[in-house]
Amino acid sequence: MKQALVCMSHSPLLEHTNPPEEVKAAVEASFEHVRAFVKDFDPDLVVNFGPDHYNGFFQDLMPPFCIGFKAHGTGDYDSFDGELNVPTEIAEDLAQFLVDSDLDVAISRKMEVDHGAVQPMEIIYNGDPTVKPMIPVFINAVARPYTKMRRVRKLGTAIGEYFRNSDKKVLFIGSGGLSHDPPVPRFHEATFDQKNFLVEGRHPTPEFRAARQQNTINTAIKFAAGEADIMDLNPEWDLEFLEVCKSGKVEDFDAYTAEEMDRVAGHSSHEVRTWVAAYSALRACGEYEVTFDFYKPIKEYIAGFGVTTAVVK
Ligand SMILES: O=C(O)/C=C/c1cccc(O)c1O
Ligand SMILES: [Fe+2]
Repeated sequence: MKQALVCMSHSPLLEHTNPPEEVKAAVEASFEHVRAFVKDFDPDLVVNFGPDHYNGFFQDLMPPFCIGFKAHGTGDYDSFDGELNVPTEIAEDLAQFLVDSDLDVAISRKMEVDHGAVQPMEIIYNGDPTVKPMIPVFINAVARPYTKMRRVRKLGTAIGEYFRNSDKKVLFIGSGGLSHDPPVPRFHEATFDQKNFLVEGRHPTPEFRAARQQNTINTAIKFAAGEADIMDLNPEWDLEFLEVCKSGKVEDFDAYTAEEMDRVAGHSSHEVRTWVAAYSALRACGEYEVTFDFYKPIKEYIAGFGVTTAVVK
């Protein structure tokens, strides 16, 4: 077995809010399963499809996709803060392959990645995402215009094709989703100050960052109490999405549109684009089997919380 996959929701609230004990235990058991799965697979290399939440990418220059040649963690919500272990030459070669395959990706030699990208690696490797070489692949999930899902699938497919005959064991990670609507500002509905932040907000002061994070924590607490002014989770949408993942028919992802996702699954449901890319990458390596799946709608985490593992058959 040369390729495997982990796709999971992330939430910066894991350490900041308190769901009922049985919910926490179920989530922890799913993490334990993922750790054992990855330990058993023992990848040589990780390709990490991650979103960003205005910690690394802003609307001064927002690419649909970006391959990191070098990257570091921004440390938001106490996530990993430091240089990541990116295999630069492989990342450069991958980017060339993608461009040759008609996929015009951006590249960065100084990519900043936030909790959304590093949290699965932190969970898998007990807090240290540098344990394995990792190529970060950013997928925009916060700013319009959103690329069509078909393009995300094609990006994932091409990345899978690149690694299909590799002598390295590759783990594809997708991080984010499922339905959720945390208080990340949206440009056309934003105040003057928020608009300024969405364009110019890189490297905030510690005070600004703390206030922003506290606002998300407060929103989660209110959401769990039924008092927050954000969209509800949508377990039905989540379970349908998980069915597509399990079916292996990655072309079925193409039917998801940005308008419908915003309307029924919340404005951050676009994070499932990372799953679409990861599942498409795995499918390009062969027919796959989903070997584990977990799902719970968890308001304290503001997340339709899904965790899956898969392997090429
Ligand atoms: O405040 C942010 O930047 C993000 C918050 C959040 C909350 C819950 C689930 C997620 O995927 C998030 O990114
Ligand atoms: Fe997120």
